[in-house]
Amino acid sequence: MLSSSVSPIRFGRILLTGAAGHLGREMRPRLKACCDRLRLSDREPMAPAADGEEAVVADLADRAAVLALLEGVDAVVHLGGVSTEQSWERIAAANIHGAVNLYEAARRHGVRRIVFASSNHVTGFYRQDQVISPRDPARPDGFYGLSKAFGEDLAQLYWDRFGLETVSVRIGSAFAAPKDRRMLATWMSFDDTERLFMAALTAPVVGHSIVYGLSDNATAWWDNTPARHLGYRPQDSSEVFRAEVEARQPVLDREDPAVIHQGGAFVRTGPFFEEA
Ligand SMILES: NC(=O)c1ccc[n+]([C@@H]2O[C@H](COP(=O)([O-])OP(=O)(O)OC[C@H]3O[C@@H](n4cnc5c(N)ncnc54)[C@H](O)[C@@H]3O)[C@@H](O)[C@H]2O)c1
Ligand SMILES: O=C(O)[C@H]1O[C@@H](O)[C@H](O)[C@@H](O)[C@@H]1O
Repeated sequence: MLSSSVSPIRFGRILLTGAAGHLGREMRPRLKACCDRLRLSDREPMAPAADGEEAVVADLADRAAVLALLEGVDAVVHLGGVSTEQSWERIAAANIHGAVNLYEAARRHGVRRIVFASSNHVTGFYRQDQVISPRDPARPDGFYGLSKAFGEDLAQLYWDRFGLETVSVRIGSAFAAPKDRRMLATWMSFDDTERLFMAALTAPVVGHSIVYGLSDNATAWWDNTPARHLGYRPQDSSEVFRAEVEARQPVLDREDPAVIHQGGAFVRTGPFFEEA
């Protein structure tokens, strides 16, 4: 964990959604270090609240519950939602209706800023031989990526119309280590994830900014120049894992759409619908 000296700015109350999830559990102690009170929320049970924490079980699709959840909150780190290609119904409930509920509640309670966990799957249909920036048009690789593109457009609407700021972080692959050759390009360490979230929370002026979430990897498809104003400087690199990852996966099928496109296997997963 990084020291709290990363950011000189402390918050009153931060809301962390998706707190029971993989990234939520990693970010929980790191965010606690920069606020007086950390409100944690998920629809699944979370580890019990410690001193300075409040845990609220809530479904993002429940408008009244989300309205109550945002009361007294200064800033939100919004990680909650469906995080893979699943049925349209589940994605719509959490990532479309849930996102609208969260933004509307944030507006009504005067929240200043949201850090939105968007995804590289907003642009998953670009090829791996293209270097793109947050200014390039969306090319979602499934319903999941499409729902994150909606979240970004929602953030733009709430900035343009209501002055609610958002940093949409198109996270690559935030795991302890890259799991395959693709993730050598998309990987973001947990320490760099913390650095990026802190930059997103504390940069003085962000409006609605979009940034890709990746470490300082040797191979990369994303140029974050349009987001330089955030001041994010990744310190880690996937290169230390390269030999081991390449040894595990020495051959790639270059006819495979998952090898050709940035979204990897997401480009050939789904679409899924609930049984009628
Ligand atoms: N980990 C990554 O590499 C990565 C990459 C790109 C984007 N993201 C995004 O970052 C966020 C966190 O990712 P993660 O890897 O921790 O995912 P995760 O699936 O482990 O965590 C998501 C959490 O959201 C909760 N959730 C789902 N639907 C909900 C609902 N309707 N109401 C309330 N809570 C609900 C889940 O219970 C879960 O705890 C997600 O929004 C994901 O789309 C993650
Ligand atoms: O592209 C990736 O590697 C990651 O993209 C994120 O959006 C997903 O939540 C995660 O499950 C994937 O592993």
